Parts: sequence; structure tokens; C-alpha cells
Amino acid sequence: MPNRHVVVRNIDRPAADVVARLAEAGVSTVHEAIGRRGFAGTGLRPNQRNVRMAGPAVTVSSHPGDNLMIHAAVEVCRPGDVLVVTTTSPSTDGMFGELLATSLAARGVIGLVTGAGVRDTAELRDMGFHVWARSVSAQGTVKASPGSVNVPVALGGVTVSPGDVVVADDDGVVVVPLAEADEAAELAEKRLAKEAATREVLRSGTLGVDHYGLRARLADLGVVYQD
Ligand SMILES: O=C([O-])CC(=O)C(=O)O
Ligand SMILES: [Mg+2]
Repeated sequence: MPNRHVVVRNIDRPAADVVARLAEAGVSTVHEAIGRRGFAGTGLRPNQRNVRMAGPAVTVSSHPGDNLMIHAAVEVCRPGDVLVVTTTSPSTDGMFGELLATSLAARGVIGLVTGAGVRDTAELRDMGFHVWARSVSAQGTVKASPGSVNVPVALGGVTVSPGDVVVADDDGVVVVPLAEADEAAELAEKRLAKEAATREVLRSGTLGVDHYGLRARLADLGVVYQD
């Protein structure tokens, strides 16, 4: 029988400056810049406010209710990585908490994104370990079933491959394929510059309907003004 479970030790990662530029841009800007793709849905909520992080994904595919493979993943993480944990079927169990975060932080991992649940949320906040999770649950889990580390996984309808750039902030989580990271950073910066110019126009009192040329569209759509 073929071995269906694997821990891949070495993965390609994006350049640090590209990651920093994507972090600077933030989730919504990056999502727009790559053609409104990569957003992992409204279900992934941050455990803290006003935090923005970006880093290469180390991916985990776990059996639901089982954190064995998270422990196995710690060893292959490098400083600056983001751990992405998924389960092979839906689970809200608290498979990650402050002990695992302590272990990851010792290796320089900057945060966790999980399609399952976390616990010890106050301690995670206190220690400054950044978490985006589908649920918060005290429900404990076991360390019993095999899974994989650094294989492509599905997170909120988005495929995350090892080394893809995960950007996360108050708006949620967006995933940029590794091969697109450089271009995405460039496009995101262009978008930031464009938005800065638009902000000045709007601040001066010019209306969006004029700035974006929307009066003709409103008329085309049959929208009439009345007093
Ligand atoms: O130990 C566990 O199963 C999860 C947890 O609470 C921790 O990592 O602190
Ligand atoms: Mg705990």
C-alpha cells in the first residue's frame, strides 16, 4: 500500500522583502491586487486586534480532533513561517493552544491560521502569538492519527501550498501562491499608491460618483434623481 502520509522537510520560500511588502499592503489590498482571489473566507477570525502578519506557509493536514501532525510540523518550521492547520473533515475542536504556540514561537514561527479550533486564547494573546481560527473551543484532542506536513491543503475554499505567502489581519486571511508573490507585491504597491491618490481627492470633498465617473452608469442603469 502506498504511504499516503508524509512530512516534507524542505520547501521553497519567498524572499523576505516580498513577504514584508505584502504584509505592509494588508489582506484587502493584496486580495484586490491579485484579482480578488485568495481570500480564505469570513470564517477565519483573529484572536487579537490590530495585528497584521505575513509569512510562508508550512501546511498541516490533520485528522479531526487530533494534533499529532501539528507536533510533527514544528520541527520543519523556520523563523518567519506561518503554520496553516487544516483537518481532513470539518472540526471545531481546540487542537492548538499556548503549549504548541510556545513550541512554535521557540522556532520563530510568527502565527497560526487554522480551519479548526484553538484554546487558551487569553494566554495566546498575552504571549503575542498571532492566531486566526474558525472556532474557539476548550474541547481537547488526541495525538493518535497520521496526517501530512507540507502538502497542499484546503483552507476556506482556497488551496494553500507549502511556501505560499499567507497574509492575515483584521480583515481575515489571503493566500498568495509562491510563484505569484513578487508580482503580487508590485501590484499591491501600485494599488496602495492609487488609493492614496483617491483618498486625497475624496478628502478634498470630490464625490466618488464624479471621481469614478459613475453618473453615466447610474443614468444607464435607469437610476433617476428626484427631489
Ligand atoms: O495540548 C493541546 O492539546 C492543545 C493545547 O491546549 C496547547 O497546545 O496548549
Ligand atoms: Mg493548553
